[in-house]
Amino acid sequence: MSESHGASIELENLTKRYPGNAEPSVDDVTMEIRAGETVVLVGPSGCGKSTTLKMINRLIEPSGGRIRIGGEDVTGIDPVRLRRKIGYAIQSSGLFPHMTVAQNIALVPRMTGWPKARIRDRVAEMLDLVGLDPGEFRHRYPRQLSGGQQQRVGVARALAADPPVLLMDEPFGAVDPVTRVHLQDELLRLQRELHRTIVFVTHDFDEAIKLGDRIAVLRECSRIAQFDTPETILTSPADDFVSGFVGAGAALKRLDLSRVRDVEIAGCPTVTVDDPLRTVVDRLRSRGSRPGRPATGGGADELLLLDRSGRPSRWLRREDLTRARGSLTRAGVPVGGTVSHDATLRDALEAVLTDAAGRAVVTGRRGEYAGVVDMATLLDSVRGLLEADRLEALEALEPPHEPEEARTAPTHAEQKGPAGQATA
Ligand SMILES: Nc1ncnc2c1ncn2[C@@H]1O[C@H](COP(=O)(O)OP(=O)(O)OP(=O)(O)O)[C@@H](O)[C@H]1O
Repeated sequence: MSESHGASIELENLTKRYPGNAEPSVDDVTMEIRAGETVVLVGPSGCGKSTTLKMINRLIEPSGGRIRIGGEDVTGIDPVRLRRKIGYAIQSSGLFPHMTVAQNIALVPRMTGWPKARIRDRVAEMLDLVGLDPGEFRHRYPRQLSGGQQQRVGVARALAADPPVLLMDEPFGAVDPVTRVHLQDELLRLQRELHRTIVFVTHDFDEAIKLGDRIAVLRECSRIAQFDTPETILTSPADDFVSGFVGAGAALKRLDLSRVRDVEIAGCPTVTVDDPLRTVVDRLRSRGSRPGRPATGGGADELLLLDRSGRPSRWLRREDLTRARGSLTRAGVPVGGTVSHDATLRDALEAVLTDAAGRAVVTGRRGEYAGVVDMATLLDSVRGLLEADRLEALEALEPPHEPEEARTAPTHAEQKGPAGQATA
């Protein structure tokens, strides 16, 4: 794993009382977020998630307690200076409508006094990072973008000044479910490259499972009901409140914790649109037709046609070619759902279930063909995961037997002498 570029965040007895409210909205929250991890705050509406988040960059001033970022107490520093070190992305994307995409992204770098050429390069780099072509998008205005594209620009803007900390408040709340899955996958990919410290607010537990290294389940007044890894929260919820939040179908939710890149991906025979028809026919013939074999992992008599960029385009069978009259681009059936390496097994299962032949093409970062997953692979992986969880739970119940000598032998600390000091 590459090194973290994030900073730790410590909240100490953090409290917020809004004037006029009888109860505090955030009551005495203490929490430590490690550098480079993604922590998701999840909890019912009104429990104080956003208030907690906005106190970290002091968009809301705490009524009590402290905040330390990278060890530095930031509770009293100039909030404007603080916000330059903290990226912030919100549900409505928060883009300024009268500024172009490039101007929006350049906002903080410009305020920080970066030279023009560096800003220009940075804008292009950020757009590329979030999967938007700089040539096409930099001069557009927010109204000329789809909701999902606006969200991407919002994330690009939050990351532009290279902040160690990124706060995200329901950033994907306002987009359709398909785009949402896509943006979540993008965020996971980005985080694998960037290793920032991310605090992410959502009320969607499934989103929390998918994105969080750790999840803080919050109840009223932001009180922490459980703060742990998704695996532990799913398999050992701390109390009824947390179980209620986890909801039904914990075994299915387990699918959200594993990704396509963790399972075995089969290859399948491919051809490209530029291959002569003759070659394609020969390849299909040499595959032969072996009836009874499933058409998965590149079935017996199937080829995957790739476009000029190596992206999956159509599935071809022998009989399709006779009907195609020389044009590969119209032969066979279009590839249905594809999934990226970062997609969860649940997304993959969905794609496999909705594909007529029960397989889904896996694609790389630029949408290029990377392999195929099918039902058998997914079932094997999920069974393996559930089995591993069960074993882990059993081990936690029954501590392994230690030999008698091991229990009576002095501990390492005892050997070192008082207060753990080395005696040597
Ligand atoms: N400016 C304000 N003035 C007074 N009360 C406020 C203010 N902002 C929030 N609150 C109250 O503080 C509590 C926590 O609000 P907050 O927005 O932090 O919750 P949340 O968990 O993010 O909710 P949601 O998921 O619905 O966005 C709520 O009871 C809310 O009514």
